[in-house]
Amino acid sequence: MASSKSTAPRIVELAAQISNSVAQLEEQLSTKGLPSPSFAEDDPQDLPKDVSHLKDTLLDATAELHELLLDPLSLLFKFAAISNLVSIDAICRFKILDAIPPGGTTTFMEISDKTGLAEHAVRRLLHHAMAMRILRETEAGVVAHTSISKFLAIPYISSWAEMESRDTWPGTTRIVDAIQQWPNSEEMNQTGFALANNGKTPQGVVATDAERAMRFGSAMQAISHVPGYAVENITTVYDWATLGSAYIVNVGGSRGQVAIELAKNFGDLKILVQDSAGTIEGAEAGIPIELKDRIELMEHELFEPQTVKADVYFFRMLFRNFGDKYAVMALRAQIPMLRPGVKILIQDVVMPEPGVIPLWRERISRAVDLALENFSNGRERYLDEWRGLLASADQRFILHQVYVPKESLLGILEVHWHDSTIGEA
Ligand SMILES: C[S@@+](CC[C@H](N)C(=O)[O-])C[C@H]1O[C@@H](n2cnc3c(N)ncnc32)[C@H](O)[C@@H]1O
Repeated sequence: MASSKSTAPRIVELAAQISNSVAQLEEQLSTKGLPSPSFAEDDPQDLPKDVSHLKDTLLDATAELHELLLDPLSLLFKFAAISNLVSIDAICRFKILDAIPPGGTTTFMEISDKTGLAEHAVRRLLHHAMAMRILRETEAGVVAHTSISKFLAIPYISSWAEMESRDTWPGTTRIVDAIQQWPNSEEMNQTGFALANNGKTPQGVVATDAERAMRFGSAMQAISHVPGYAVENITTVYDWATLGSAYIVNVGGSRGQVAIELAKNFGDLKILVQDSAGTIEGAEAGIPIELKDRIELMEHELFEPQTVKADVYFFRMLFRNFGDKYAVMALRAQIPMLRPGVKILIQDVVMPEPGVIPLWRERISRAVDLALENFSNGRERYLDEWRGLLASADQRFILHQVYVPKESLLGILEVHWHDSTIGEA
């Protein structure tokens, strides 16, 4: 019997896949009355969720085709393009986007006047950015927005981009130095970031530098654009209703943003938000009046023994900031209050093996993983590493179930406390 396996060269196979998927995408967009993607200033930035399978196929196939056609040096240059942040940083730092009216244009000369940069310097920086689809030149020397520069102009997205250039990048260049200097360290002050910041951790920087603290704080809002990371998603990633009138301690719950979302949607839940003194200070004022009887805030140091008895201990995006040594300490700190039947819910990334999710998403996840290393020797964990972490904290932490949503890696690990020496409460 003849083999049905395709013998077409890979680039032909990819081209066919691209052509097919583009046709399907166009059909779906036109059925919904949506425009075809473009870089036009007012183009909607996100494709609808129900075409994400086509987007995944297209992004991976086009990237593979593109990278197959590059010679090795060009491919390495593409990934090692250390200059990309230069023009992004300059655009944000010199507030160049503010000089371009929405829907209008400005000129290199006007930007030069406003920023004090020579016109040739403006041209050089903006041409570099334009090659990344940030801004466009409508005619020689005349600049207008693209959808990407318009997005970058959102104040908290500019803050994020500036944080990437000025706070993240210097430490990133020192990650390997840190690995060499402190092999396998899990200490939060033995990182690339610390090497680039006179030994300070991000918390140390935030505590002593108001401008950088503002930038960090504002940049954090960008996280809601990452699929699955918006606070509103919390209601859909776990069957909270089954907890009934549970009392939840949200450990490291920041200023209660997630607790508010949960309490708004699940009328029987009562939630205590614990965080460090500096974070929790003044947060009471942000709790809506109608939720005040179900949300409390408490100053609590993560590594100190837990003092509050609850039905559920909920840790959201916390353990990824720590190496195992500190994650184990935080888990063990809960033990004094645990009893059979108690649940520990961990919402954090469950890292996929290579090739399991679309490569374009995998690349982002692996980059974020290295950013965690940069900032605090934190890490994303594979499922077997989560199991190992729980077991090394205490054999009585039993992983009961894991749920990872399709569009995001931010999963929920439901852990039960099993202590056979104590009867059920
Ligand atoms: C990445 S944030 C996650 C916040 C929140 N859980 C969420 O999902 O938005 C980590 C939180 O852990 C808190 N945290 C970190 N180290 C802590 C410590 N040693 N004691 C108390 N809280 C701590 C931080 O203040 C911060 O609010």
